[in-house]
Amino acid sequence: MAAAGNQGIPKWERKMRIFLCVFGLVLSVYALHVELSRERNPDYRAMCDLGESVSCSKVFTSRWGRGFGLVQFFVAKDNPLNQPNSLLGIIFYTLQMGLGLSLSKKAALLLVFSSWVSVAGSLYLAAILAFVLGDFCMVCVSTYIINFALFFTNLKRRRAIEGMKEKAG
Ligand SMILES: C/C(=C\C[C@@]12O[C@]1(C)C(=O)c1ccccc1C2=O)CCC[C@H](C)CCC[C@H](C)CCCC(C)C
Repeated sequence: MAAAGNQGIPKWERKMRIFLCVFGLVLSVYALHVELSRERNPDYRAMCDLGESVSCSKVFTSRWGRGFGLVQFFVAKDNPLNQPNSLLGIIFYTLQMGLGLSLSKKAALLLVFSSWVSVAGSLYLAAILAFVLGDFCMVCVSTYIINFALFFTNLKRRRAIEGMKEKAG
């Protein structure tokens, strides 16, 4: 295939995916770091705390910062199942990176599916951020943009793979 690079994955897609996943991982690790630091020390000021209503650590340590604020309806607040959202983010971007290396149809389907979940999660968190917390969190908004971009990358990948299989079959 002429346009295909290494392993048949178009070069732009490899680059785009690596860029988005690394960026998402850095933001998630940073969010986790801020959340844990703030929980340990209430006086901690993060780089992304620019003002009263532009404060990321306020958002991360809110009740919606763990298990999307939903897990605590089912288990105790300090249950090990109630993990920070940013930890889920780390798992998600690692998964997107890992599955992105595979060209199988199953992997493509899983990528699109998990991406759907992340877009839904982003819309939910964005609504909480805007309407409940009334805060502007740059780290959060950046992850929403990354999740949308990854979603379109995954949709395009699935179409490309289906096209390939049709020609081959
Ligand atoms: C840093 C990050 C999101 C930022 C943030 O979540 C933070 C930290 C938070 O505390 C918060 C509080 C209140 C309002 C908004 C927010 C957020 O904005 C990363 C998540 C990315 C994405 C939303 C995760 C989606 C993961 C999927 C649920 C996984 C599905 C995969 C499975 C099918 C395997």
